[in-house]
Amino acid sequence: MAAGSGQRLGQGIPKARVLCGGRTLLQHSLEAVVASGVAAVVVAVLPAGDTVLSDVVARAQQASGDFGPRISAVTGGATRSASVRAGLEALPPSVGVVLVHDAARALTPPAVFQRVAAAVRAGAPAVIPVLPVVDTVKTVEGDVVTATPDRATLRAVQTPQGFAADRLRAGHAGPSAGDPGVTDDAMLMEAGGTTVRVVDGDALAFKVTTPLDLVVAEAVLAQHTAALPVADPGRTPRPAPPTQHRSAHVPE
Ligand SMILES: Nc1ccn([C@@H]2O[C@H](COP(=O)(O)OP(=O)(O)OP(=O)(O)O)[C@@H](O)[C@H]2O)c(=O)n1
Ligand SMILES: C[C@](O)(CO)[C@H](O)COP(=O)(O)O
Repeated sequence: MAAGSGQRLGQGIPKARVLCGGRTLLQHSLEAVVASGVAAVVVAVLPAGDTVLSDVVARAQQASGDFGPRISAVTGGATRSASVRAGLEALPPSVGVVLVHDAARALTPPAVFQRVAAAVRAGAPAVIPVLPVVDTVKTVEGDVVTATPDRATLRAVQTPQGFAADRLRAGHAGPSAGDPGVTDDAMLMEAGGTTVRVVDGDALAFKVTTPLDLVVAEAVLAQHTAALPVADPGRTPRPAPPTQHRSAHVPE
């Protein structure tokens, strides 16, 4: 999902086009999904008429070649949910497992895709990656606290979220699909009575939402780059990098 406008990031361009470590957030996300090896088909859902991002997708498809996943682009909608539906419509009917991922979670490690895909392939109809909540969370009305939910029962939810394709299609055709209170695809499953299972998320799968998140993402990438050994031109090939960010290179 890369069709958002990135209002909270406030850069004046669609968020997926924002550079981090010199590459667009969309490039980072495509690299991660390709590196994970779980996808046969990747549909990037883009803002209408965004030629910069459609070029990114075209180059990713070129780099993927005959042996990698088939990567294409479609235009998204006004809401994330509408964008997911546009992506679903672009998938071949034969696809049995669908992972829905935010391009904004640009540094998601490939292992998270693998955990989610493995759990769905093992039979769970809906799987989401989660992290424990580290803050105490309150419910409030106005400026008054009304309750403190037991933190042990709370999880922060990430993407990719994985689904049996028929369940996801049914959820998006159902009555809750257009509800603005539905902020992720798993909620559609919950509304329809489908059991949603959790697997471990990863701190690196944080969503780049605010300017501070972008600072953090830049710092993470800079640290990984600094950790790479200095190349010995012409003699020693550079060893494999420690993360996915350089392992499935989408050419500029
Ligand atoms: N109409 C939309 C809205 C969001 N998204 C995607 O859904 C993911 C999560 O959304 P969010 O982080 O909220 O992105 P934006 O909607 O771009 O952010 P903002 O709400 O700050 O404008 C992002 O990868 C975003 O591109 C999308 O494909 N289509
Ligand atoms: C899908 C999601 O990333 C799970 O945490 C999140 O709900 C998206 O919310 P946003 O309001 O579109 O950022």
